[in-house]
Amino acid sequence: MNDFRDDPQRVVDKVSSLISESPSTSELVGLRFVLSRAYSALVLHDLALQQADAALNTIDPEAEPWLYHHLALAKAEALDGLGRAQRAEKLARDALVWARQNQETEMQAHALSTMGYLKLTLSATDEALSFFQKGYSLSQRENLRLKPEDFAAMIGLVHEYREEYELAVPYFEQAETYYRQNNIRLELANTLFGLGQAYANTDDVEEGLRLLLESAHLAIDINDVQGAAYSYQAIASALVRQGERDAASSYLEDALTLFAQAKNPFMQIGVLLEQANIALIEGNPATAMTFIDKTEALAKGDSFLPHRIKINEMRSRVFAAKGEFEKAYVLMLENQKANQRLQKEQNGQRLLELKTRFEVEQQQAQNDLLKEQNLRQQTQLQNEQKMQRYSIALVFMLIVICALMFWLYNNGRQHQRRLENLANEDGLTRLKTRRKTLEDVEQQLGLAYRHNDYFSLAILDLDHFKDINDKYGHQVGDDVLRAFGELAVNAFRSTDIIGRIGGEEFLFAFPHTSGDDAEDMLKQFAESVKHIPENINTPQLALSVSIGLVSAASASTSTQLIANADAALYKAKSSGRDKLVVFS
Ligand SMILES: Nc1nc2c(ncn2[C@@H]2O[C@H](COP(=O)(O)OP(=O)(O)OP(=O)(O)O)[C@@H](O)[C@H]2O)c(=O)[nH]1
Repeated sequence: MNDFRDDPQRVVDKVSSLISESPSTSELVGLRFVLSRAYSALVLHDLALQQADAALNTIDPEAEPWLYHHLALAKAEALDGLGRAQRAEKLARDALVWARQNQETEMQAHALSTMGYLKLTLSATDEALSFFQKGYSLSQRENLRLKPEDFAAMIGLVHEYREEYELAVPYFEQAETYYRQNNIRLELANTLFGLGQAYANTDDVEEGLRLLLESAHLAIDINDVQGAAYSYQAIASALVRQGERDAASSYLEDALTLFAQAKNPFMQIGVLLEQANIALIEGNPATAMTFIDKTEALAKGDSFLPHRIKINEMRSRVFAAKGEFEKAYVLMLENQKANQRLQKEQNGQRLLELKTRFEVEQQQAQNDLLKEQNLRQQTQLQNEQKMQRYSIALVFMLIVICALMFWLYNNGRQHQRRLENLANEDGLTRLKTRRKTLEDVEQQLGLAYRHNDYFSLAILDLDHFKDINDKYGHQVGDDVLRAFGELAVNAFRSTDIIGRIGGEEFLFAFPHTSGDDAEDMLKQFAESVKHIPENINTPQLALSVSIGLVSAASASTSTQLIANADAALYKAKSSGRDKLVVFS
């Protein structure tokens, strides 16, 4: 890429041969871009423009903005060289805005340099300096193809344009060192030219001429015809100042030929004015006028306004030298007006530039704000989503924990109930166990005593149960006991206490029940017991029950009450069984 800044002619030859080998469309665009820039470096701007336009015609700016703006910059450079800087400015500014918005620093640096050169062509040196200085800072921050030394050379050029030669020297020297070290010959030749001119315009004319000659030789080496022409022109100016006008004239003639060859009207005008100046100094106003007349054909178009002012200035001087003072005066007045117009135009342009810059910066600020808002909203959304996810997870976890706790609780309760049942319920008859029966009796009896209420208690024992077992088998014995339990549960109230306290021995307790009522109920129950054998399909079996009944009033404790019931039972058994005896 740096080749065209070293030996652009070689690049032209190489790229031209590549183009002749019919490359693909996309390759061709790239080749044309390089070729355009190489032509620009050789100051062959019309050829540079042709290549840039040819490439631009084949691409879609919307689809390939990066490529489009690069090519637009190449075109802007070519237009600048052709004196159409104002047209070029829009292309370069668009590229700069796009590059900034898309953080394309390489293109940004290129656009800054192009904008600077355009401003310099338009004599807006403040703006030119500002663009180059921005480029300088950018290239210091980023590692780009255009180095700070390149921008130093550009800044030197602005100072030189303003005739601030001493300010220009350190910038050119910075660039010179870099170009020598890296052997970038075209740029070295250009920089030596600038440096030489700076010296030639200060006290050290000898050093200036030496540097300008080195620049010219270097330019010839790399076929940079115009570069050599610039050097010749500068050498001539220095020689004129030293009074060596003959030597100067021959350098100017060479320079003019080379600039004409390169179709560079600006420089042709400059050389012709220089030649006119020499003729004037030598007292040949007629010769001077012929040089000036030659410039008229060249200075056509808006971009030549500053040059036309210079031409008229010279023409006015020639009129004065010829003694035609009136003509000289009128021309001077016209020139002053033209100069004012130019100043006004430049001020207008500056205003426009400031306005555009303000708008671009405002847009940029707005974009940044929108970006920030977007980012904030996104973060907020993400946080909300995260919170939502956490909440869902938390609720889910709580549900799981609750379900687990409920299951554990339920399971525990069931387990407890099972244990309680095991402890409180007799497995065979489903009646209360001995422990539970005595416990309930104790409790209910307590209440009865406290409230002075009825409470009856009976102990029941199946008669000759051993015989049943022995005769019909243990299984039938079990069936009898089971049927007895079922019968008892169905016969009495749920508030009555019905328990099995021994193998075939039962305790029934009846709260709020008098002894007489209990006696009636039990007798009826004893009759029902006799039907159990039929219900368990063993009708031949004779089943009866002996009962000892007591009322709460017969004792003051449960133990005593049960003992009394037992005593009554004993009586029932011993008096022949199948009896109910009330303790008395
Ligand atoms: N099938 C069965 N027999 C039981 C169960 N519990 C106790 N027995 C039996 O019941 C019988 C009780 O006999 P005993 O105490 O002599 O009294 P009995 O034969 O009823 O005689 P009396 O009470 O004097 O009428 C014993 O043979 C025990 O083995 C049981 O759960 N199932």
